[in-house]
Amino acid sequence: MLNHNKELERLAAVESYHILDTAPEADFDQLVALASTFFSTPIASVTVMAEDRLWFKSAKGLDLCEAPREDVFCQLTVEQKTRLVIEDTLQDALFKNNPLVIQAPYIRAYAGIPLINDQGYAIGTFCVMDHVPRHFSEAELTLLTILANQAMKLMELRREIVQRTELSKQLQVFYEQQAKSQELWKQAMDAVGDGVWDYDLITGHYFFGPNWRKMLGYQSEPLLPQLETLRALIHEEDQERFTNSLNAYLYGQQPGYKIEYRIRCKNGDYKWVLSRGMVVERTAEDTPKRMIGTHTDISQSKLLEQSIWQQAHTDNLTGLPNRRLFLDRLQQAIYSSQREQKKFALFFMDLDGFKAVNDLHGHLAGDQLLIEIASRIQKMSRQADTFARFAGDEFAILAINISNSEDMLLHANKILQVVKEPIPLNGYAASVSISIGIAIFPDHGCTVDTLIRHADQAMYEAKESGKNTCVVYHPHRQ
Ligand SMILES: Nc1nc2c(ncn2[C@@H]2O[C@H](COP(=O)(O)OP(=O)(O)OP(=O)(O)O)[C@@H](O)[C@H]2O)c(=O)[nH]1
Repeated sequence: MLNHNKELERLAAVESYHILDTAPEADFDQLVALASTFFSTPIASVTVMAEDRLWFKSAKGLDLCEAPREDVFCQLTVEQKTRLVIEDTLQDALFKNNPLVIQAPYIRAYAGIPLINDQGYAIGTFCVMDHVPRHFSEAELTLLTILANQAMKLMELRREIVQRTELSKQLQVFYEQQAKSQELWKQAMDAVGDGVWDYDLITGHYFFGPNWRKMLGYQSEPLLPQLETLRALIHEEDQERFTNSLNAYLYGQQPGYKIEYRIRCKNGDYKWVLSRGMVVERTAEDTPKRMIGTHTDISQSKLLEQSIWQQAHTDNLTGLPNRRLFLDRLQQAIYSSQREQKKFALFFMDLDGFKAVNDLHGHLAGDQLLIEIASRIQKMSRQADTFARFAGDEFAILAINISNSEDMLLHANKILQVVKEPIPLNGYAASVSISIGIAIFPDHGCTVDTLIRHADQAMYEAKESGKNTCVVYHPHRQ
């Protein structure tokens, strides 16, 4: 009697081959035919022992496709897990009254080899049977064992193929579901107005969704679906940032992909977009294979942001950078000039006699004069420098990367000249001048406060020495 638990494990092993009740297969039939021919037996079979029956995967000389488990030779072969040889069943006490012996198919001789798998479970048998008694030589039984091993290998191979087919079916279903959910996701995103993109990193193919095209005006434009197409539309100043951010995400240096940049629309304007995305597929080597994401139009909020920034950092009257922005740039100049061991100059300037213009021509005329002076000095300033209105009639210049203070004096003298030029106001020609104090970094200070204080002191010295002049700060003189 088989141990119940062991039998359950054996049945699970049988089940894992997915072979019961399957159609005949030529590989098994050929093995059985070979055995029958070689041993000259009318009956040969590959038998699988299920829970309640013996099922023939291949059988020659039997009209049955299965038989009850009880009282069958193969059951004993499986149970004892060794070969079973009965040369004359009528002489065998155990089998002489067996139904298969005393009635059809009248078995008189039997030789069966158990089919034992790698885990040691006996799945079934490979056997030959005869209607007459016969002797099986050791050589014959060795050959029968070889054929049984081949039958077992066929079953293993078959199981592997079945498992692979099942796996590939599951994968197919998985990919179909994934494609479906991504399609739904794209449609949902499109519905809320975001421009959807889908990037295949292997082929470089880049999908632009209908809303993406609508957002940027490319509905009827035959855009090449490539990453390069997008890259070419990104604002020149944003391209490096875009590439760096994408690579940082793809190479795992950044947990998410989220970046703002400008994209050129069909009409030539640029739109600010917020680009967000994620890797949705990876290769077997775990490298990113596919990314999907959205572009959200953030132009309006960018405009608002810019206007808030503008208001906070520029002077309303002249449009110049204001004191706050100037001090910020001054601090940045200190950091970078320290790093690069370079000099810069701070000009502190205050108009002379401006109060009289206000008093004589009125505050509005005074405003006009401030605008005109600002414009004249602005025209003379280098692009890299910062010219700011500091307060009232005070202005400042941050001149970076300078070689010596003499050059600065030359520049200051030119400012004195342009400021002195008469300014037409309400039919009058107003005349003012300017006093300039200069402090050089790092010679006259290395902090914002010290530099401002020293430039201011130099400017007061210029005022005291008669105005309309420029003084470079000198520590011993102050
Ligand atoms: N029109 C106008 N005047 C301003 C503005 N801000 C400040 N002021 C005036 O600018 C003048 C600055 O004063 P001061 O620097 O003492 O006048 P100043 O005549 O140039 O004196 P000195 O520097 O000694 O030559 C004051 O009369 C302020 O009211 C402005 O935005 N518009």
